[in-house]
Amino acid sequence: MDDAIALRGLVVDRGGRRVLDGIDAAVPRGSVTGLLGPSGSGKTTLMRAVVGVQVITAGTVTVLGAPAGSSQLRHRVGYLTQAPSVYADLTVRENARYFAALHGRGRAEADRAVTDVGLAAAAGQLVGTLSGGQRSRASLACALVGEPELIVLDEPTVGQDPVLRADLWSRFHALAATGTTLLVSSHVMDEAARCDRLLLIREGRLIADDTPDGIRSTTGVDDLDEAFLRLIRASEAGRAGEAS
Ligand SMILES: Nc1ncnc2c1ncn2[C@@H]1O[C@H](COP(=O)(O)OP(=O)(O)OP(=O)(O)O)[C@@H](O)[C@H]1O
Repeated sequence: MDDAIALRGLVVDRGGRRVLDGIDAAVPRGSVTGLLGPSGSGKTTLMRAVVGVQVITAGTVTVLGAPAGSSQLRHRVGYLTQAPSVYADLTVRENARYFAALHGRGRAEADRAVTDVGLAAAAGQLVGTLSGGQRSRASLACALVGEPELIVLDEPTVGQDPVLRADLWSRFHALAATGTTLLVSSHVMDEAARCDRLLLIREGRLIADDTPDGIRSTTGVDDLDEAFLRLIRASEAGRAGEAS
C-alpha cells in the first residue's frame, strides 16, 4: 500500500451544488503533492474530504489505508486550514506546547516546530499581536508539531515573503524525505514547480494528475502557467464536445 491518499469516484455536493464531480486520484507516500486550481474549484472541499470533516455524496476516500475521518487517523493526519487556528491570548511558544501536549509530544518538539517555521524570534510574543503572515506560520507550527504521517496544508504560503516561502518549501521537502506525505494547496502557479506531483482541478473535476515534467511534456510547453491554461482549454473543449 504505497498511496497515502486514494480517492475513488469522489462526489461532493455543497449548498445544493455539485462541488466535486467524480475525482479519482492517488497521492503517493513520502511526496509533496500540489493541489492547484482557480478560486472556487474545490481544493478546500477536497482537503476537507481527506481529513474526514466533509460529508461526501458518493465515492470513497482512503487515508493511510483507513477510511478518511477514522479515529485511528486522529494523530496521524495534520490539517492547516486557511483561517489560522491558534489561540490569540497565548504566545507562539505556548500555542505550540499546547498542541504538542495534545499529540503526546514534549517542549523540545514544540520549540523545534516554532523554529522550523521561522518564528524563533517571535516565540514569546502573543499570537494576537502577530502579523497575518506570522499568525499563519504559528498555525503551521501547531499543525506540524504532532509529526503526523500525512499533512494537509490549505494555502500555507499565502502572505509570506519570497524568502520565507522558499524556506517553507524546503521544510516541506525535508519532511517528505523522512517519509511524511504532504498535500499542499495553492493557487499560485509558480509553487507548482516545487511539487513532486500535481493535481489540477477545475470546477470540481480533475484535469491533470502528473509530475511537473509530465505536464510540461504532455502540453509541449515549459512554463507551467501556460501548460495549465492549455489543459484547462483542452478540458473545456472536451466538455463542450460531451454536451453537444
Ligand atoms: N459551506 C459551503 N456551503 C455551500 N457551498 C460552499 C461552501 N463552502 C464552499 N462552497 C462552494 O464550493 C465550491 C468550492 O469551494 P472550495 O472552498 O472548495 O474552493 P477552493 O478551490 O478551495 O477555493 P479558494 O482557492 O478560493 O479557497 C465553491 O463554489 C464554493 O462557493
